[in-house]
Amino acid sequence: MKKIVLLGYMGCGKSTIAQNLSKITNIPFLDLDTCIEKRANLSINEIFSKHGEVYFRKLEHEMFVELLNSSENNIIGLGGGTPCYANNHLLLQNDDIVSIYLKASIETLYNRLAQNKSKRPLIANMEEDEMKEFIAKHLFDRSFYYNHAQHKVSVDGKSVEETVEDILEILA
Ligand SMILES: Nc1ncnc2c1ncn2[C@@H]1O[C@H](COP(=O)(O)OP(=O)(O)O)[C@@H](O)[C@H]1O
Ligand SMILES: O=C(O)C1=C[C@@H](OP(=O)(O)O)[C@@H](O)[C@H](O)C1
Ligand SMILES: [Mg+2]
Repeated sequence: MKKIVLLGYMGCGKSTIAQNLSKITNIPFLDLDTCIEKRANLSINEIFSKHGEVYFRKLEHEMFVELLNSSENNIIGLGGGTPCYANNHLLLQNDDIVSIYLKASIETLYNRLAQNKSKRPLIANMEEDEMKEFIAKHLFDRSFYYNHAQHKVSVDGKSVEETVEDILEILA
């Protein structure tokens, strides 16, 4: 069985969907951010504030490679920036994984992130109107990397269950 890798912008639902997909398939789930936090013994916010983003991206790359190289079967929820640094996007095309881009519109992302930004250092201190513009530009810049995924699932207007169903169809 291949590892299943979920990617996409902050708030698209990688962590939520990975967890729910794991319950249905009984395939264990790993969240890359949680693995990094455990390894560093610091929260994502603390890693950014104490060591900076460049250091975080180094840990993120190392952890991503380590998870891909492990022999265990699992569902891996990436961080929103994972595919966009250290040539991680090229790893999304490996034959021994299934990579899925959870594609969300600016509107969906904004609505979710506006209520949920404190643990996301890139947007934690932004005012709401600044955040909408930031998401629009950032998503545009990052789409090139996200589009290296082998599959794409649109999540707009879908419940968690409906998105999980779409992923199960890809895996069937
Ligand atoms: N249909 C949905 N699918 C996924 N997440 C949803 C949905 N509706 C609301 N949410 C909420 O949006 C947020 C998505 O955050 P999260 O799963 O952490 O995304 P990511 O890991 O991609 O940043 C969660 O708070 C989740 O409860
Ligand atoms: O988009 C990004 O660069 C980031 C996304 C976050 O993960 P989520 O996408 O799960 O919020 C986390 O890795 C870190 O805050 C940086
Ligand atoms: Mg997440």
